[in-house]
Amino acid sequence: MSSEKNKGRNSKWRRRGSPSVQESYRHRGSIMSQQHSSDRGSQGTIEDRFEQFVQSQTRINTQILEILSRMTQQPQTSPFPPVVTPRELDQYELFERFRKRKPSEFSGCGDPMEADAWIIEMERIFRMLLCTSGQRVQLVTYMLRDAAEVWWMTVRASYTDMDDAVAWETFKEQFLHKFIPAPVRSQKLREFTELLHGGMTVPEDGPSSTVCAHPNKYSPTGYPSHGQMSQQSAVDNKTHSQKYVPSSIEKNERGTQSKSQKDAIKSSEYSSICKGDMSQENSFSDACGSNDYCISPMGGSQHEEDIHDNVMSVTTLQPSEYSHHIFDICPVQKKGVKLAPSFLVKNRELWKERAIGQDFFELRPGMILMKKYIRHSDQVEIIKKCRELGIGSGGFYRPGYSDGAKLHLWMMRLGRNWDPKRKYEERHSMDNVETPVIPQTFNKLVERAIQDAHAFIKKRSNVSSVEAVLPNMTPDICIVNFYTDTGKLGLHQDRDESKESLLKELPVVSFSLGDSAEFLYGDDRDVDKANKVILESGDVLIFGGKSRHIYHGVPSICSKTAPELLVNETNLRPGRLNLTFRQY
Ligand SMILES: O=C(O)CCC(=O)C(=O)O
Ligand SMILES: [Fe+2]
Repeated sequence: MSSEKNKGRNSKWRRRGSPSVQESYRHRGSIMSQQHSSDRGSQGTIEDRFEQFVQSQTRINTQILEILSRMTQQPQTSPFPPVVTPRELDQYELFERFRKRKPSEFSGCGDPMEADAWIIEMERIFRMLLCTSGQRVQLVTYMLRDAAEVWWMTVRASYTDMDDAVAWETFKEQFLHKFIPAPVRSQKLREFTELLHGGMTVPEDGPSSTVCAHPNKYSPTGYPSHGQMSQQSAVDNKTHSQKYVPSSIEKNERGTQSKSQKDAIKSSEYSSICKGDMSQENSFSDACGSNDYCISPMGGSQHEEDIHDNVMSVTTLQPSEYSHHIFDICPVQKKGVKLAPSFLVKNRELWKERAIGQDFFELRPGMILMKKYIRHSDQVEIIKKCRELGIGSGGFYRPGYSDGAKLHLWMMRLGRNWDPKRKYEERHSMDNVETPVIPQTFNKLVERAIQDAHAFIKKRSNVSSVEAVLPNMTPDICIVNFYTDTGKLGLHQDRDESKESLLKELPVVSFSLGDSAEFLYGDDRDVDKANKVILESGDVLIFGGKSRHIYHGVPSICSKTAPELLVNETNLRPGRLNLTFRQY
């Protein structure tokens, strides 16, 4: 029967499990034949017509199926892949998709190598999202918290005019440079160099399966991550702009750790004071020895809260002053909302500052105290600038001595590096971090302060040469100290500048900001014989000429004495900021 033939022909179009077209018509036919079962006399004719009908329908269906088949087969036979235009996601949609992948937050307050891992995680998410380089930056910065958020606030402005194409790469580079401190890089470098010297090599064209625990794992961040090290960086020590880095070692090929590896791992155990572990940092010794900066004469060991309060992130990679801290002198307020001071309060405070006036005092020959000399707006600018530089690389740290004793203050060097052990040098010797330059505006203020001091000396004593009393100087070094409530500094002389500078008795110019401090000065290191003045926010103290070699120090900070307006505008943390300018 032709219906049987059709059944065979159609079977190739039939999808498994679904009835053939003909089968369905047959079924329909049986219903129809039931419907017409009463019309027995004309059954043959009806059946013939039905058969014709079925055949014509089957032909039509076959043709339709053939057309459909050709249509569905076309993409496979076409030499060109189908063009898919992805729909551009709007910002909200993009963010939702990003969030659905549960990206981790990053606080910058833990193991530095978390920064590397975090960037890897973010890039893994981006492989699934269709977004531009600029959008990547927007998305990831939403996940920054604490120190990392603070850092982003300071660098964010530089992204506004940035070419979208480079935003992500720039972000990555800056981020990793910030959160993988130079000492960690140096440490990784040392580990790697040791391993190279230990006879292990990395082939030029990539990672070696003999030296890599994870032979296929490249760091997209360009930083050596947990157990990764840049081969190139081992050679030229220019680590952070490098892009693809072969993995290095946690275990050697036999799966055991060599001594140097064990040491390296041991020394990379970071303790985070954020999390309350102060074991490494807490080794304060008040033994004075010959250290000029030693705290001992004014006694006391630093309170634990003092450290606690001020550390945002600490690594104790080395028990040295180069351990990386992020110390923010103006931390972002989290709790509560601080109301801006009313105009009245503002004017009253500004008026008060002006009313106190610029009172100058000659404390000794060549030692001039200029009360409230720095204007409020300049104080704000200085604090903001110090804050910005202070959270960057080469920013605030806790200086200390080889025996582990630490100064009771946070320090940052501008222009030239200085530390209690190594004295002056061009750069931070351990980590190759460039010392920030002294901002121009600071130097201008110093210049003006010396001129005004000269005018004051002239008017007061009518000397023929003011410079003989107080020599002029052009600062190329600025030591920035931040004292918390419990901060202090022992009696000392500033005598590490060049012989020439010391011989010429070029002055030290000191700016005080924030809380007031007791300041002692005298001819020797005897606290009882020393004179005392209170240095307040905005005061400038100059000591040069015959006073250049005085012993001086800060026995205590007067808490809650900072001008309210200044704290309001800068969010300066409780404590005192001091800048001393010198010419090397
Ligand atoms: O904080 C001060 O007023 C003095 C700082 C000081 O003497 C120094 O940094 O050498
Ligand atoms: Fe000093």
